[in-house]
Amino acid sequence: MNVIITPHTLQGTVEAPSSKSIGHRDLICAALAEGESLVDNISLSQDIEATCDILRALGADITPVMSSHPGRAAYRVRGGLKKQDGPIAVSANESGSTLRFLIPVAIFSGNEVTFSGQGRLAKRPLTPYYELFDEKGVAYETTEGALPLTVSGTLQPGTYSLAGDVSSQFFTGLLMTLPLLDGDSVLRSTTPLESASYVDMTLDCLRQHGIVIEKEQDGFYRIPGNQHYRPGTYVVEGDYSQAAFWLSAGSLGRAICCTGLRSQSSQGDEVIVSLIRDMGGQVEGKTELTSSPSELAGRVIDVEDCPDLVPVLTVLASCAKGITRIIHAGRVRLKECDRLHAMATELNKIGGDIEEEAEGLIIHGVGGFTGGTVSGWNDHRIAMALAVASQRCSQPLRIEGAECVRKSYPEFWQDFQALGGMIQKEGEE
Ligand SMILES: O=C(O)C1=C[C@@H](OP(=O)(O)O)[C@@H](O)[C@H](O)C1
Ligand SMILES: C=C(OP(=O)(O)O)C(=O)O
Repeated sequence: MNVIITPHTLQGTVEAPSSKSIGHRDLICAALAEGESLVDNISLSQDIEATCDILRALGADITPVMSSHPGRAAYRVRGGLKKQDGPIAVSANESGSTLRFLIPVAIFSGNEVTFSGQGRLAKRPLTPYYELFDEKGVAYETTEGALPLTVSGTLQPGTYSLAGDVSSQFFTGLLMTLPLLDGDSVLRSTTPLESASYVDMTLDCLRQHGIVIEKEQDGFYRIPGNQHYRPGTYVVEGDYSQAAFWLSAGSLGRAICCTGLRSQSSQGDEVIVSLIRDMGGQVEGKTELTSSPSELAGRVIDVEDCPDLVPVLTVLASCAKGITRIIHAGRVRLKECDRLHAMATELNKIGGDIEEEAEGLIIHGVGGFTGGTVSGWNDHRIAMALAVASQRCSQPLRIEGAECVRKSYPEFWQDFQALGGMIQKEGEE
């Protein structure tokens, strides 16, 4: 499906979907607990469904129940993974988190599990796991390091050392599984850990589910073994990575209030609030954040800890005065697409002035864009960032492959229209 957007400033109030990152974590922790949990206020998306499907295949009972939050999902989770009768085949679809979080969980379950994936996931790196499995003698099979991947064998307690500059998701997967082993473990990064805020989010979720891990410093964790996940009731908070699109839209057009967020969240992407303010934008409030139009100015932005903000920051920077440098963004090339290349290519097509560097972008402020046809690169965050850019286009903007928002935010186009966005759909599925 393509959307053709007639440029128009957005305005109004929108509720942020609930956090995809916390949703994955709460569901996995609940599935690892012996007993019944409730995970409420889930915003369904392809990624979250992939996590539920794999946890079910590993033996957890995950049943939809009535949510206390209208329009959202809630699941009753009866945890406890089971050894199934034969080998299991599962798909992580396009979700890097699902795949990397659940590979160690699958090994722990004692099953032989074959993971497949769609889109770019089949080629996104898994090398840190392969190196560990080679070192520890954990059996796995893959063709040229790509999916499908079959894992079997067992995990033993011990010292796990892996690179911290590929994805923090490997650390999260191991931190969720190692506490269940029958001895203590140490997990350490052999390089400075990037996306460290996501590992802190993991530690926070684990604590809420009864698991204790000692963090000596970013990238060094002591993990007591023989622990048990505690069942309970968990309500997922709003998603700052998604709110970032609306808060950015507010500073480029007319005031937008984004609700449902928790202030002082464990989500590193809460930093969008201070990043917009540092560029000269106005964002007021705590759990209901209102972003108002302002003149923005370019600056240096280090995204080591907030990689998912890059697409929308590129739009903000293009509309700001002066030059913005986005630095420490090398890993952003390893997401659903090469996001540095995609944003430079698409915005330059419509009048942007962006130079790519190996690990970042140099963005010259151009104030606005012409309009024309751009591609969403089958990447939800590229499509959503381009939709925000449409507000500053002088002609209609046609976004190809706009359905890719379903990976994390299936209601994105509805919310865009509810805020006054004017879209026409082509070739709706
Ligand atoms: O742990 C998580 O929930 C995530 C970690 C980040 O990945 P990297 O650690 O690969 O940067 C982020 O980009 C991804 O969208 C979600
Ligand atoms: C990169 C993302 O997710 P994942 O790594 O889980 O596919 C994302 O949501 O932007």
